[in-house]
Amino acid sequence: MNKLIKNGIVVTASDVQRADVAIENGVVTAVGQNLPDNGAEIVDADGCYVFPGGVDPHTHLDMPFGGTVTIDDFESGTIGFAAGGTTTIVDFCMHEKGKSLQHSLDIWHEKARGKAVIDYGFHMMVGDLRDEILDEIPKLVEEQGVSSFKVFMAYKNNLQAEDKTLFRVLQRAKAAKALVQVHAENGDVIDALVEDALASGNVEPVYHALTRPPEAEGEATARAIELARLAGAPIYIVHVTCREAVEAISRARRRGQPVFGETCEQYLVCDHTDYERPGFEGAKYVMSPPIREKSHQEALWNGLFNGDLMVLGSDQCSFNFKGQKELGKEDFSKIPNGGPTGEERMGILYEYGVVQGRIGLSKFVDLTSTTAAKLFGLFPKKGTIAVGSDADIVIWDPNVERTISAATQYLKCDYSLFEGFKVHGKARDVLLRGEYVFQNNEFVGAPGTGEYVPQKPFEYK
Ligand SMILES: NC(=O)NCCC(=O)O
Ligand SMILES: [Zn+2]
Ligand SMILES: [Zn+2]
Repeated sequence: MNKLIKNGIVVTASDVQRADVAIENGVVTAVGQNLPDNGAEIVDADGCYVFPGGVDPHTHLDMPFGGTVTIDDFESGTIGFAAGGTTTIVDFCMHEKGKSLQHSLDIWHEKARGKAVIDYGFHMMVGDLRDEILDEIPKLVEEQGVSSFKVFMAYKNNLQAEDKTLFRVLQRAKAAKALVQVHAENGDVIDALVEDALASGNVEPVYHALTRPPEAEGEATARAIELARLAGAPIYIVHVTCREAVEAISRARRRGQPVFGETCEQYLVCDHTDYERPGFEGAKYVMSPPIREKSHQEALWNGLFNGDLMVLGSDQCSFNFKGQKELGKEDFSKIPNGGPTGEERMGILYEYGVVQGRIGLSKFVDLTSTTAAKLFGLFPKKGTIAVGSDADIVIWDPNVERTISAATQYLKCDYSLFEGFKVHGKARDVLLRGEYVFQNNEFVGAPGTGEYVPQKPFEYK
């Protein structure tokens, strides 16, 4: 049914204004003052912000990793994302080495179809260098709506690619109008440090962080940027966690190189002491790169503020504490990497960014929605509230005070990284193409209503 959102404050990456939003057939048809209702259902947003639905460009749902599979799939995961205000994700399709990219893409479509409650696109991870694989890159851009390709510089003997692979992917992606994303950590150095730790009998979760130092991230970030410069290609650095990596990105951007940085909310608010929690609790925070010493947070906030970091992704990649994280009870290197972060991506940035005065409302929207939509070929269908855009809209109640807890989250994962955090603000209503997914804080969506959104070729203006 057509809707008219009234009395709210509409926030986009460029404006904050008191306005009504008219929705017909799933798209925004007008934004302005005192719009006529024309028989539409009135949605009262009095006292609330009206944000474009969040776009999370870094998610891993139903992903095999570390000898197990993420506990959240496209159903529970996307319900969790929607609860937090995200209406579009771009999930990483993991290339199975030895098979075609198309083969893996077909599997990822199968995982999502009939399950997702919000819209989704796919990035493609490239795992090997065969000519047939590289030849698929332009085909995926032109025919399959995949215009972002991920290369891992870490996870030795598993996902890690050689520099040559990264360089070739950069060359081919550039020609095909695609964007290359890198997980930038020096996997060889980390492998040596892990060997040393285990040989000394250091098996506790904290050694995950101690064997993946910030220098290993800074070095790989700078190397990836140089390889992109050599290839004349743009590059996107996923999940930046430390001062060294921000500085490498900043240097490149100052000399005019198209380098785009992403961080994730957990790196802004969690710190190294989380690994020192009693017993095996530190395993909950095992992800790569690891959570850093608190002193790195300032560099991340500065990067978000000044534009060196342009996107907030979640890197949602959840494994239960019981039974899954416990796989590494005797050896930290066997703890599956990742955490349940997708549901609170916007909530954490709203509290620690907007409420605590580090960023303004338009910047919040830019970081959680607009720039990701632009970089990954979804804008202006996604990422804004404008005439012709999909009516993916969040009515955000800033007056709510709440305590984050696994007991109340929608994700299936059995813990929250942010347990006990007290925050302001909550997505009250979440609309996907004009239909409620959440209404008055209740899930009212249905699995399968989320649709695949093909990316346009990469272009950044
Ligand atoms: N981040 C993490 O630990 N797990 C997900 C895979 C990745 O993004 O590296
Ligand atoms: Zn990664
Ligand atoms: Zn990731």
